[in-house]
Amino acid sequence: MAESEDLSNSSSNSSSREDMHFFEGVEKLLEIWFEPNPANKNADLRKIPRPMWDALLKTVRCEIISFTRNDQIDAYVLSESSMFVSKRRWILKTCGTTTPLQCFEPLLRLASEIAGYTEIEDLFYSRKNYKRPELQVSPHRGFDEEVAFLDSFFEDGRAYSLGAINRDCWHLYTLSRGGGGSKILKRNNHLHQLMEQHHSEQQHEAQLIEAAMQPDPDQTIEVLMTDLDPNVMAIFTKDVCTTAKEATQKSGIHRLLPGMVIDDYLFDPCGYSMNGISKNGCYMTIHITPEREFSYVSFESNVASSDYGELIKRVIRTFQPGKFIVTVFANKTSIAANANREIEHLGTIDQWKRRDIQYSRFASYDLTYAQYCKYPS
Ligand SMILES: C[S@+](CC[C@H](N)C(=O)[O-])C[C@H]1O[C@@H](n2cnc3c(N)ncnc32)[C@H](O)[C@@H]1O
Repeated sequence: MAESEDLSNSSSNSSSREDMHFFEGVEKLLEIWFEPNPANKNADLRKIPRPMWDALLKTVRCEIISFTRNDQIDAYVLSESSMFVSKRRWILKTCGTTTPLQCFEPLLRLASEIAGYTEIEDLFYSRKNYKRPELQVSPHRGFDEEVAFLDSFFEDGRAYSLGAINRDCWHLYTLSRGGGGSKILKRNNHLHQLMEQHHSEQQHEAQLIEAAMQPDPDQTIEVLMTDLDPNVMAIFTKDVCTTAKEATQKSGIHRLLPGMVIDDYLFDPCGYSMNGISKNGCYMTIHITPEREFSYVSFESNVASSDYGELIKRVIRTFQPGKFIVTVFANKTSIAANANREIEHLGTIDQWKRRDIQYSRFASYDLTYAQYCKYPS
């Protein structure tokens, strides 16, 4: 599958492109939920010690640069984006030419041997189309390759591409089977044995518990923005701000979701990352590549809302993108369960006009995808 940004307005050719400074802001987002382990009530991903995360992230080609935590969630700012670790949910979001799928096998090993989890309940791997896919390394050189890699672990993973696949689009690989755990394929023999070892005796008990329980409410919103206002992007450079805190305040990021404890980082000479966490286990994360030729900002949060329109408005008024994609995942017990209808009514938001909208129903989540452009552009 061919994959690149719409270059119809660009005058660049391949030789001048090679000389150009470039950073791929677009992140790869991997979210894994482990199934509660009835035989080990103390199972917890936060038992995995820091040196093991450091080693795991080496395989991804990034490192931890800052850390904050509360009773619910450990939040790491990385040299290339963020990692969030909760009791049974693990989120890794990395940009540049990182290789998050390379840490999949070591992660499952740590989850089993240290944290006490033997089954994956659900998995989501997603990303926007890269601006320069030819710079990525295996297994991230295209969505086909990423899907083939994940398919070597799962017999029932499903891959989707939403939006205009010759322009701005968004790829997703998910299990989303509505519980029951995942079958790690036998061809990953060692891993298969490890995950299956404790499985059969726990399976029956887990099924009984599952039947009696409704899922906890869960939702995730992402706003992925490109072609941003250079005056806003200037805030995220050392020319304009000397500290990350100054950039957070000046831009208004601290007002997007009040009440979050913020851990922010300003790169030299430019670039910005932040994690915000709240006591109830909610998180937000923002990453900014301000360079004019390839500006990119991502906003993500699992905060629950029945009015994401207001939040989207605050985000796009803050960053002033030329174009953006919104994705909302919500399960049936979430107050955001009607997000698809809400976003359907948002044909225009201020000067942004919707160009695409798609709605997908999965076993455990509903997903809404929409893409907007500023007009007149
Ligand atoms: C890690 S940050 C934010 C990444 C995020 N995915 C995004 O673009 O929204 C990337 C920005 O920081 C800049 N930067 C400066 N030093 C960096 C470093 N050591 N590692 C990664 N990015 C750095 C890059 O040029 C880019 O503008």
